[in-house]
Amino acid sequence: MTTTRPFIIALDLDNRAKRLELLRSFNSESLFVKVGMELFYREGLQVIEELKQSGHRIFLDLKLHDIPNTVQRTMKELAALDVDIVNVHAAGGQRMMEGAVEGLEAGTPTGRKRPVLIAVTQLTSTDEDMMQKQLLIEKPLTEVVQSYAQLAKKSSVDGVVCSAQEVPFIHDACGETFYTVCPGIRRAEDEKGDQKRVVTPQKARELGSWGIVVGRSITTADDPFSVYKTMKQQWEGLK
Ligand SMILES: O=C(O)c1cc(=O)[nH]c(=O)n1[C@@H]1O[C@H](COP(=O)(O)O)[C@@H](O)[C@H]1O
Repeated sequence: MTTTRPFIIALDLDNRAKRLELLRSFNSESLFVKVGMELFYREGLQVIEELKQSGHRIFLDLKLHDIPNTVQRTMKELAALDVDIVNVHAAGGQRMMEGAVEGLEAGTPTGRKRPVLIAVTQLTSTDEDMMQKQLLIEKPLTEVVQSYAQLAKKSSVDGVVCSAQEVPFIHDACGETFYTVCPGIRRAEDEKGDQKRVVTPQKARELGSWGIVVGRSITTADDPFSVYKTMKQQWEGLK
């Protein structure tokens, strides 16, 4: 992937008109956007085509988590869409992640680079208490995230989705070139909502995150473009 340290905007909006209005407010700037389940299930393949034609790069966030055969075959289909990043849940295990890589490689048309594949470790809406009491995982959260990252690397996956809080531990275990894409990004004054492991753009950069994902801080703002510009400058260390 040619993009260095992307700032990814999650297009989580509940109708097409709002999505178009948001994108219009960015004044034709070329963006890196995330198409999540809400948008993809509403607008389908057409939205991928539209966003590509407008020159945006795309993280297609469908978080595949199924038996290895199904994930492999589905990734083969997604590889044909010409998106930049796709993802799976690391909890699907090594064979499922290997299958995802194989499917992507098989489905990428000749002459095109295959999409980057990243694996979700523990959702940023999870904290250690929830992990222990609800998911019955007894180990410290950082250790679990680090171990999922190692499994993803062993499965030839390109990187992980994690909180920026865990990035140094992932670099220790998997090296600095292993991609870390970090949601749960908020400015100090923002509402956390359902996010538990929250980090500011500046801190995410200091911790060495490769990319960040920002949704509601921008999508619910009165002036989304101005919030985007400020947060992007903070992420780039300019503010
Ligand atoms: O895979 C993701 O993108 C993801 C993983 C994760 O652990 N946490 C997480 O918040 N996300 C996504 O990142 C976005 C964060 O949105 P906000 O909390 O509104 O900034 C949402 O679209 C989530 O689906």
